[in-house]
This record gives sequence, structure tokens and C-alpha cells, in this order.
Amino acid sequence: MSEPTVPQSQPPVIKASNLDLTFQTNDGPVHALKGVNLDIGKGEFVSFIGPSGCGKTTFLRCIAALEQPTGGTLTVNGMTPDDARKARAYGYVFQAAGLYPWRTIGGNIRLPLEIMGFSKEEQAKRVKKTLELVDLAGFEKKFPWQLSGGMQQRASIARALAFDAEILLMDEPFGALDEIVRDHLNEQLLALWSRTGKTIGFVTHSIPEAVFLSTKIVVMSPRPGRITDVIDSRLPRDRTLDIRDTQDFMDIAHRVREGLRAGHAYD
Ligand SMILES: Nc1ncnc2c1ncn2[C@@H]1O[C@H](COP(=O)(O)OP(=O)(O)OP(=O)(O)O)[C@@H](O)[C@H]1O
Repeated sequence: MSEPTVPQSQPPVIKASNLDLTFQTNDGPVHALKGVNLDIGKGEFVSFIGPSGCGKTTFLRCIAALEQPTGGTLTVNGMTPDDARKARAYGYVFQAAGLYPWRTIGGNIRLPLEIMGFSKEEQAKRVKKTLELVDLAGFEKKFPWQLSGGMQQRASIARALAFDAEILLMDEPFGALDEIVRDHLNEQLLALWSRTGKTIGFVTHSIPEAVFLSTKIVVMSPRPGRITDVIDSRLPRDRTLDIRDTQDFMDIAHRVREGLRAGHAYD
């Protein structure tokens, strides 16, 4: 079994130092992120967990250059998030699959490739490869409504993978799915991560999902949005759902739960 730790010699892929983001609203300032420090190494699977409003989405959006921090520094591959975006450093998977209903599954995956100006031949190659990666080979010509919710979410992951970015940012991608489907997708996502070696940032509200998927779990708390615990998981990288019955799994889940409770007591 491989070890979950990342070699120390590699510089972090994502580095946040004393990061702040305050939104100015009509009701006064909202401190969405306050003093956030975090290093994410290459090939790590990092989950962000915490109650609504603790800044999970905001942090992911800062990495993706969709929000501008008001203090501190944030680098992605040693660059500003904006430069990293231009260098196509990451793919982003949103809460809802967000597929265009008038385009086929292949057409949806192809869309960002068309916009980026890939050749027709390269587009076809990448659509085929990413559909295989998410176990949807043969569904290219179907329309989104012909697929189940879980399959649509997988298609949306394929779209984020299509330009082969090293970093995958996923904002609660399986939140709306039932538990059995979610379990299955969690296993598939782990297999995909292990095949591709990508660095993944994953937002979730589910403790078992965070513990099952991650090499690192970041526990956050609201008002102001901040990190209250960072847990480096000692679970082996190769895992199946059975690992949820082990003592190690339950110990980590317990620590996450305690972290969430401590954050609530702060209110
Ligand atoms: N564009 C915005 N303008 C003003 N306030 C915002 C904006 N975006 C987010 N916020 C506020 O910042 C805080 C953090 O929001 P964020 O969406 O990051 O939380 P979250 O942890 O992802 O929550 P959830 O689990 O509900 O998705 C919240 O109080 C939210 O209302």
C-alpha cells in the first residue's frame, strides 16, 4: 500500500498565506475568509468541510480566480490565480452538473475545447478519453436528460477533465445525489484520482465522504470564515468503501466531528 504523505521536496501546488476576503454588503462587511493558511501538495486530495457560510466555496473560487482576496497571498503553481487560470491550471466542477440540455454529452464536453481552439481531431480524442475516464464510454451521443443524475455529474466531471488540467476543483459535486449513488461515485473518483495523479480540492458537507476521499481534511468554521483544523489522513491511498469500518477511519471522522463542534461553540 502506498503512503498518503506527499514528498516534502515538491513546492506546494496551492499556497495560501494569511488569506482574507471581506465582502462589503449593505448589511456591513462579511468576513468570508480570515487568516487562512494552507499548503496543498501535488497529487493531494483535499476536502473542505464546515457549516454553511464558512467560506468553502469562496476559498475554491479564490483559487480559480473567480474571487479577489482582500488580504494575504495565494499562489497556484507558483503563479497568481489569474495567471494560473490563463495557463489552464485547473478544471472546475460545480454543485449542479450544469450541462446544456440542447447539446449531447459529447457536445457538452467539447464546448470548452471549442472555445479554447483545439482542433476537431484533438477535440474528438479528448472527448473519447475523458468519457472513458468517468466510465461513460458509449454515451457521447446521448442528451443530458437521457442520463441519471449521477451520470450527468460524471459527464460534468469529464468536461472539467477535458483540457487535462493538473488541478481539479470540485464544489460539492455529489451533494444532490442519494447515498448509494454517491458511494459509487466516490469510489470512481478515487480510482480516477489514482489513475491521473491530479491534485483535487473538494467541498463537502459529509464527514464520511471527506474522510473516505481525502489525504487531507480541512475543517472550517464561519463568522469569520476560517480554518479550525487540518487533518493529514493516515489512511492508505488505495481504499475501498470497507475502510469505513476500520478504527482509523472512525478516529479521523471523530476528529472532524469534534472540529466542527468546536467551530459551532465559537458562535
Ligand atoms: N458575492 C458575495 N457577496 C457578499 N457575500 C458573499 C458573497 N459570496 C459569499 N458571501 C458570503 O460569504 C460567506 C461565505 O460564503 P461561502 O459560499 O463561501 O460559504 P460556504 O461554506 O461555501 O457555504 P455553503 O456550504 O452554504 O455553500 C457567507 O456568509 C456568504 O453569505
